[in-house]
Amino acid sequence: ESADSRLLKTTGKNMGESGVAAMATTYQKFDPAAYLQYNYVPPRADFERKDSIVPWKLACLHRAFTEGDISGGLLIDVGSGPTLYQVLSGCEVFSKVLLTDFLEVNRQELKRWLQGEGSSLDWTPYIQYVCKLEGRSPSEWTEKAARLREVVSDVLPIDVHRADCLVSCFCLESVSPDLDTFTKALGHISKLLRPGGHLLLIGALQESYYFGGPGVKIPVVPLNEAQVCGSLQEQGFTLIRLEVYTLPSDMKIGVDDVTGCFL
Ligand SMILES: C[S@@+](CC[C@H](N)C(=O)[O-])C[C@H]1O[C@@H](n2cnc3c(N)ncnc32)[C@H](O)[C@@H]1O
Ligand SMILES: O=[N+]([O-])c1ccc2c(c1)CN[C@@H](CO)C2
Repeated sequence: ESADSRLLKTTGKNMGESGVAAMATTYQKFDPAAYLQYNYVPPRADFERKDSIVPWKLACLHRAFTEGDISGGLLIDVGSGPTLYQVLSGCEVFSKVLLTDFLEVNRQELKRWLQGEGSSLDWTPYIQYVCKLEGRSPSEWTEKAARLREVVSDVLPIDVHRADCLVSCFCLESVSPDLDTFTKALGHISKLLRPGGHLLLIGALQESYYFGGPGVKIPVVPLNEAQVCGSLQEQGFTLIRLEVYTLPSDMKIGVDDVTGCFL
């Protein structure tokens, strides 16, 4: 190989590694409470609005965990952040759930809720909404909360650039500096799945940044549907279903430049 191509390859490799290291540094400023206020209160989490993105996500996750043959022993959520919504349906069909995140501040936020010590966001409306999706009375939210606390056996540290997992929401594209690194992270996840296992992936479309706290601007690799499908195919995944949500203009509230999301 010519020196130039070696240089290019080395540069390319170092760029990926230094980009990942830069992301890790940026994440040290991540503010869970602010992040929850940016993304998990109205208008993005308005349970009275049919076009609000959070109810859309909960309905997609409900369908995925009830209409398919997705159930079993262990469900792992990758890059949970300070949020629980992503396992509210899965907790009914898996006997063990692991939540994971890169940051101690996020893991502490989750543990506080799990231990009944309150949290920065009241998850009750979320639990009540998923109860309704399941045909249950919203007043059964306490039973569902108890189920979730029962099956979540741990909240563990994770780094997708060196680990594997099963369910992930808004993580891979938010922690990868470029498409190649996103695709590699997807490959790490694929190693954990048994043959025929399922990956539920929620992600942002055409997003280049989001705020993880006041002034904490975090770069995101902008992805379109074709790139997501191409990366999944490249890592050996078979696409079962792709659902896409396009944000109404009043959901664009300045905390990011996301235009839509996929599941
Ligand atoms: C945009 S937040 C997504 C949070 C949550 N899953 C949601 O749906 O809102 C991205 C998360 O990825 C985590 N993260 C950052 N670097 C990571 C890495 N290398 N491996 C795994 N997770 C990482 C951050 O701590 C943060 O909680
Ligand atoms: O509207 N939402 O429900 C919502 C929730 C979380 C996030 C977004 C949108 C868009 N930005 C990502 C970070 O890449 C985080």
